[in-house]
Amino acid sequence: MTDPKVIVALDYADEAAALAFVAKVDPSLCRLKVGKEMFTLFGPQFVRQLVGKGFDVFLDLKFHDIPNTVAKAVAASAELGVWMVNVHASGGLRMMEAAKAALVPYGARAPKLIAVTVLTSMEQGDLAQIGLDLAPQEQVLRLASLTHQAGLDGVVCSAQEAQLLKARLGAEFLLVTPGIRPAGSEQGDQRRVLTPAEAVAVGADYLVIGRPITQAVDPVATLQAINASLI
Ligand SMILES: O=C(O)c1cc(=O)[nH]c(=O)n1[C@@H]1O[C@H](COP(=O)(O)O)[C@@H](O)[C@H]1O
Repeated sequence: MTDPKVIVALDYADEAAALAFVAKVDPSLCRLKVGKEMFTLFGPQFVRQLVGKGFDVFLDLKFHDIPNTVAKAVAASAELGVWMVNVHASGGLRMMEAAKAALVPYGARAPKLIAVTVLTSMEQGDLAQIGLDLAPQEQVLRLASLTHQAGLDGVVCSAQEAQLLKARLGAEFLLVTPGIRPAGSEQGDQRRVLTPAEAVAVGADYLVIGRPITQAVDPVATLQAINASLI
């Protein structure tokens, strides 16, 4: 597999445990995601270490701030040599345009820039609580369309919205989908879920998978089984 679809979410509280997993896989098997937990604990040096091992790293810090601040944070991410970085689409069009402009100086070395639409842990009732009286997929389409307008590379969404977004925004617009649960695995806090094979079948470009792999008895065998289910 030269272009792995699975991005393993390295959500470990223990750096040694994360590196023990990383030592058993290689960049042809999966990409790696560093999120808020590990970045807060272990910082940019941890990210540089994974990049140095040859992995495509998705730095998932979901920036959401005023345009100037987000632009600077996205440029700082590019300095780390990551493959992908994200912002919250709800930060708005000007914020996303500023983030994109900040990557222009990096040319071909620039990370892919994507925007989070509606978190996969949210369902209609959660949206109602924050004043959004619509179905998750309507809000996802609205934010994904804004992201497309801003010229970003794609969005984070649930695989449940993949078919709709590919039809409306085109095949090239990347869909990165967390909320992936192999049959029989625990849903936990996720709400809008699909299995790995279902997600790919409906058009997801990359699957973000954390606990089903990292908390498995044999994480590497679980990753390999998921990869095999995608062929
Ligand atoms: O941006 C993300 O990666 C993300 C967006 C989203 O809507 N939902 C979501 O679960 N994520 C991340 O994807 C990972 C999912 O992990 P698991 O639920 O353990 O598979 C976590 O690291 C989340 O922070």
